[in-house]
Amino acid sequence: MFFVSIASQGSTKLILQMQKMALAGIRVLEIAGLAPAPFCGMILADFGAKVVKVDRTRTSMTVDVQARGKRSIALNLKTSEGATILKKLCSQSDVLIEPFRKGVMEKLGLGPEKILQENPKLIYARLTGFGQSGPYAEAAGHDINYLAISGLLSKLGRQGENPYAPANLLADFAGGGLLCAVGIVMALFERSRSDKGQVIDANMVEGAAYIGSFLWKSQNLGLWNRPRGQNLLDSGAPFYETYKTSDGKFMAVGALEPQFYEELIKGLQLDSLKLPSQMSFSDWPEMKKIMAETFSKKTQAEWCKIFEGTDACVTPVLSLDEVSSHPHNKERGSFITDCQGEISPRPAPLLLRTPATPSLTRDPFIGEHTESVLREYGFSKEEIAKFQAAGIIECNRAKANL
Ligand SMILES: C[C@H](CCC[C@H](C)C(=O)SCCNC(=O)CCNC(=O)[C@H](O)C(C)(C)COP(=O)(O)OP(=O)(O)OC[C@H]1O[C@@H](n2cnc3c(N)ncnc32)[C@H](O)[C@@H]1OP(=O)(O)O)[C@H]1CC[C@H]2[C@@H]3[C@H](O)C[C@@H]4C[C@H](O)CC[C@]4(C)[C@H]3C[C@H](O)[C@]12C
Repeated sequence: MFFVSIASQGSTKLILQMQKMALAGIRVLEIAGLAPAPFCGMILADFGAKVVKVDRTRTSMTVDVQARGKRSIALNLKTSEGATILKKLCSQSDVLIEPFRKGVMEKLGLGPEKILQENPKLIYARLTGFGQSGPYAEAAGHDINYLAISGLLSKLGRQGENPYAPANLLADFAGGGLLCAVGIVMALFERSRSDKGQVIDANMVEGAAYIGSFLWKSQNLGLWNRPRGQNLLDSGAPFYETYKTSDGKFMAVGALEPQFYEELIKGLQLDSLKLPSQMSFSDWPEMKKIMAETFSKKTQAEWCKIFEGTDACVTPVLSLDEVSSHPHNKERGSFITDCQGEISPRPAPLLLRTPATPSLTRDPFIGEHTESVLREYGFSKEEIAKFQAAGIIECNRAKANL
């Protein structure tokens, strides 16, 4: 983002300055992985870091949908030359993100001991499912498995139903990608004092558990001591629930505090004198039936009108197609549209002086920037041609021109 500042010292000077995003100047290498590591890299890129994604060679199609603002190089790490290239890139970078299970980087000769020896200032972020030690460290797994081992999954789901994983949001993205990015930023901050890098053992079991700290810490409050799906915040309570409307849409109700609950009852036009008290657990199933019946009588738009401007904590459940045009999100510009017309969430949080300025151009093709990145990191044209001829790298310039 550019802004103009005018300095007057006899004559008026027009100075064009590049506004610095929070992570401007930070060089990140992200080895291509499934979902959490790409998200981590995207956060860093959104906030201004220069992120280079290290893709595999001989992969024509990418399934990475989180490559926003990154450049891609295609590098065969299973060749000694490929590993040497990565080492050289690491020696000039601030951060390396690796997405494999324990031992894979060591097998490639790219473990942290070796890499940090050459660049002791590097932040070497390892984003795994189970961490770098323990009996599961080398096992394959996905979000649902990490969530299960974290303990959180046992708490998620409706009464009488099996535990339910909310897409792959909790372990992969919250406990994995996001916390890994937090770790990287903290390590960068610490490096500014110590001048030293470090290894980050980010993993989704512990990350998800940490995200769920409230569940552990609030057990003594009596919030979670009933079976799954019968508690205050896990779809047990009638006033913390979703309800279907007459047009097949849904409303979300979060009227926890008594004063807000009162407004909910008022909006639903129920007679509070004829209802059990809000916290009568045994009456919750019956209360849910009454509320479900009531909500089913009007459309979502009608309920929105009724609850608009109240503190009843009732909101429409919006679809992904609807969010960007909702008046609240629209006014704040909470969603962005890229050059291909795709809508996605604006990076959060909003740093008011140095906001993230996400790239709106298309994602890179695999290997689109191999040549330019290697040149930037000091490889000669001749070396690049040699690597390319030997299949150690791929430069996909043709696709870049499409
Ligand atoms: C969208 C789907 C993904 C959903 C996310 C899912 C729910 C998750 O939970 S993601 C989190 C997964 N876990 C982790 O990230 C934790 C840490 N990582 C791991 O534990 C493992 O990496 C692993 C278990 C995730 C994968 O194990 P794997 O054995 O495959 O890998 P590693 O042991 O880590 O080793 C990697 C090997 O590769 C070598 N390597 C790596 N880079 C290079 C390189 N540049 N050069 C050379 N070699 C390289 C490395 O050395 C290792 O080698 P060795 O093994 O010899 O040591 C998507 C999930 C599945 C997708 C679908 C699927 O792919 C089929 C279709 C494909 C098609 O193209 C598109 C449609 C698909 C249907 C596709 C669609 C979606 O993308 C998926 C459903």
